[in-house]
Amino acid sequence: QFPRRCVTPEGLRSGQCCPSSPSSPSDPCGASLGRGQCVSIAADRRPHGPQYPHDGRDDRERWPVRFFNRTCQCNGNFSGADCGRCRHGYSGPNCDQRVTAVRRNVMQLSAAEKRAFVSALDQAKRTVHPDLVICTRRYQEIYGPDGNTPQFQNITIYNYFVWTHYYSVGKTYMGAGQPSFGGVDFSHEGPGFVTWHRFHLLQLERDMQDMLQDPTFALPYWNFAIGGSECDICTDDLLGARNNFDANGISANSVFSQWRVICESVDDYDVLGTICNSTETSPIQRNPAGNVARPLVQRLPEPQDVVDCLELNTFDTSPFYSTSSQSFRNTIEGYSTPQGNYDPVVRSLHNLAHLFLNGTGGQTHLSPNDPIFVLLHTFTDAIFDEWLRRHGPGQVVYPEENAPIGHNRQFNMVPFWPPITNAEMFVTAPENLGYTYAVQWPTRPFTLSEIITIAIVAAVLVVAVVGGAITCMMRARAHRSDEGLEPLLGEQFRSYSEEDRRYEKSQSVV
Ligand SMILES: O=C1C=c2cc(C(=O)O)[nH]c2=CC1=O
Repeated sequence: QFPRRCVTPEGLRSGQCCPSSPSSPSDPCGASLGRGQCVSIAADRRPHGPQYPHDGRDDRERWPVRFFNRTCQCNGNFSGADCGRCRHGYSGPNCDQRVTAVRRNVMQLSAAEKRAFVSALDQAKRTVHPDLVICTRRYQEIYGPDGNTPQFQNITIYNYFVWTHYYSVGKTYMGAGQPSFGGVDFSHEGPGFVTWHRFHLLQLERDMQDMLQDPTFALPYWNFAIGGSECDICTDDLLGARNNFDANGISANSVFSQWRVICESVDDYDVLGTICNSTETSPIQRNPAGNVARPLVQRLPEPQDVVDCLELNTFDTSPFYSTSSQSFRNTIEGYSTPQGNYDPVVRSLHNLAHLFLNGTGGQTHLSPNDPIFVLLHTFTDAIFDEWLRRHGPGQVVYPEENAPIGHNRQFNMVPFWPPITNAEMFVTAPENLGYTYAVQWPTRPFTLSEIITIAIVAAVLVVAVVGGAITCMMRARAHRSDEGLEPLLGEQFRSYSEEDRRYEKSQSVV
């Protein structure tokens, strides 16, 4: 959420978070090197939708101005809290070398690549984030009991990924003894669903690239649209098989059976007005296809569902919410049928894949604790990128106002730092964000009327070609008969007669 260097009592009181990079001390934002400058934060003031009627009560409104109102604005390809890093897709000391991370199907990685990926995730679960810390209290209590002890904590790279999701979906605290308000979600049920999760993954990928010192490290994806009731990536060489002794647990042969979740006590946070911290508690729970109370979520999405949702032409439709119909965003998110019809009982695509997991990965405040989340969301993001590529929509199709709070085009996504808007993620990935997907997209089978049309066109073409060939042959034959010669026989006839003449001549000399 915020750089460790900024959350001192003085830093918080100044409202300014413009640190210097370790390679250029006493040089906020690397200004003397031309990398960036400290500027005021422009936070979206356009109206949000009616779902949130409690303006003024939540630290996440007009993010991040409750905490900081000045940040580094980086030039060119420089980026990061102190402009000491490169924009996604660039590397090198001057950030002028292009790099592209290729996100591949996790099932198609070699055995060594699978081991490397699992081990990288496990390292991220245990490595303290080098730059960022999380708040453990609302802003009202951020200076601590003595007024001088900022309430922030270190957190590991992977747990930071979990925490940011939790913080974005939490309820609004309405005061002691009041029920918290749940009609708010800064990363789901709105157009920002695709842009928020895109940045969420990019941040993890970048943190892991830095941790591994490998700028080409890429998160793989799980093609969850395979139908059926088998979790194909739930094996011990990947995300962990089912535990033979506990249907809700992960096999002891998988390192993920050792992982412990954070942010489990959501009721306590809501009642006490506290915020999840970095304390790890229970093991991951997972029981794929095991939700007997909801048979509709015992199956994975079908390949055809992806084909159908990619054909929806409109990015999002009013009210830009989980009730939107004929909206690509609400369809990929999974609140409508794959053809785009909103139906409150339907769960499809992304939502269906979450609910199929039936455990930690199916509960929004906890789901990234199960690392399947990463692979489920890279595939969701691949579909979003394919939709952007096919429909080439431009930013104008992303709603500028009246989307649910947090989801307007120019809103800074909660709780990322430095501030980044939804609009900045509404671009094609290979050209703008330095990563690409290696995916073979399923194709739509032909409809009956298309088959009939193709057959008619093919028949017409055959008739035309064969008819044309016959006509040409007949014309050629007629032309040659006009000259009185049968061409092949004529050639032979001329050559034999000349030879015969030469032979006869030689015989007469003798
Ligand atoms: O983690 C998530 C869990 C979800 C469950 C649903 C649902 O449709 O009930 N949706 C979810 C989104 C998540 O991100």
